Amino acid sequence: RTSRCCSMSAVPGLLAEATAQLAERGVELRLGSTATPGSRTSSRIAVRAGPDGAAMVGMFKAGTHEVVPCEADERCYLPHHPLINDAVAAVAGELRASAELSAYDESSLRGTLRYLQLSVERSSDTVQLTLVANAPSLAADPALAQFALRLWRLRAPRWHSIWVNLNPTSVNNILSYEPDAWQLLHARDPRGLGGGGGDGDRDAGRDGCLVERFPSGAAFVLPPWVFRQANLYAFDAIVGALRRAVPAGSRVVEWYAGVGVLGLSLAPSVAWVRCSDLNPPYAAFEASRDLLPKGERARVTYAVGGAAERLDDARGADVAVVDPPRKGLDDALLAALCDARADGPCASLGTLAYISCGFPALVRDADALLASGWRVRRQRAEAHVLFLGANHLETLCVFEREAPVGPDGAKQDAQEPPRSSANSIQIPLYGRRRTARLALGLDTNAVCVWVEALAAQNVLLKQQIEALRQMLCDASM
Ligand SMILES: C[S@@+](CC[C@H](N)C(=O)[O-])C[C@H]1O[C@@H](n2cnc3c(N)ncnc32)[C@H](O)[C@@H]1O
Repeated sequence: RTSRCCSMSAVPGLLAEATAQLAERGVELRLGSTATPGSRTSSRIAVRAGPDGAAMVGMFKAGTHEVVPCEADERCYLPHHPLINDAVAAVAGELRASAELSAYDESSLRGTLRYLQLSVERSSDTVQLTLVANAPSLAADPALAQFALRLWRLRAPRWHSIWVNLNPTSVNNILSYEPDAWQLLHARDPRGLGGGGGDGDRDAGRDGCLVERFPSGAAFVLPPWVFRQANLYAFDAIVGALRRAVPAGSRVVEWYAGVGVLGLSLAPSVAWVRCSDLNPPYAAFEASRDLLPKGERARVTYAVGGAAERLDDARGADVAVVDPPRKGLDDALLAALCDARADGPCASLGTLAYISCGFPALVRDADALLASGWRVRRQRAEAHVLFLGANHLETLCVFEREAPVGPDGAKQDAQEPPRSSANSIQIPLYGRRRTARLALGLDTNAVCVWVEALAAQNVLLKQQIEALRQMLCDASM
């Protein structure tokens, strides 16, 4: 396609601003990954009736509900995986070829097809399509099922499945989550989907669900109604960084877990993970957990509930993982994380891995955490650009502190930073469990914390300390 618009910047303007804001807090922001053309694996595209009633398939012009057809603006097609572009072109072509299925008209609230939701299953090179319809039932507009069948019979693109989401409301929500809103019309045989493997029983209920496999080896069953990361290639890099940041053998609590992508990715190396999320994609989580090797399944548990209600999940954990919505952490969770009293639910936490999709909220939460004694590991955070052309960053920031209570519940004595001279380093050890772990050559959070405290104080020791810290911290990743 030739561009009639503009070239899209791979680095959002927000990056410079974010770098400056973190630098003010002594934290260096490094660019971890950038979005490339074709890397967006999930998208929602509008369908609206044009002035002549013909369907327009594309993105809304900024600040309006006027649809710009995808082929006319590179901001629509350039970020998307080629399979999404093929699917959009196929739908637009079929709508033009037969005028049976009407497009939604916002002023009259008439017309059936209002949005497309498209997601790529990378392992099978297929597309899961949801036709969002202004209809209370399939029977209300028979043209919908006929249109879906015509699409399904096309040779290209290769469909994974075709769903309908019945959303007959006049509100702006793209999707309806009412019971029976989601109807599966067509799906490939689920067995062997996405290389997910599994026996007949395990495949039950997976019809029409994508199976995404991450480099961690964990696979995720994604029906069209669950949250999924829109750029799975970039998210792979974030999951990899998170896995390196969480020491082997950790006890992990994860709030805002969605379908459990992060917690399940940690399962191979940690002792346990307690996941929770306000919205209950519980069946998808269970199906995903079933794809883990047998010995790892029991390590990951899932509860439905808001972060503020699930604070006690942190008791006995040493690592917390959060990937909250743009508005950042719930007030009650932030307060609990900042509360260092030994009987607080978060008292045993020594590491907090914070994945943020809302930079202003991250800064607000970081200020509260830093003021309460948390520090940013290695004074570094990682920015990932998930959306080509959008002023958006995903940021991974790992906070550390000396937890007032060990994960075994034992209180830790208050410690002074270790004394050091130009050629020697003393590292305090806290309690028998940590001593034993260090003796085995594994990392402890406390060691990393104190080593960073030293590094900040004594420039001469910096190189030796850096080497020691790398050895101690990286040995456990
Ligand atoms: C950015 S998504 C992260 C999902 C997950 N990390 C993933 O990759 O699939 C944010 C999640 O927070 C959940 N959420 C929103 N508000 C919440 C709250 N107050 N308490 C707990 N979870 C919440 C949403 O349901 C959503 O799944």
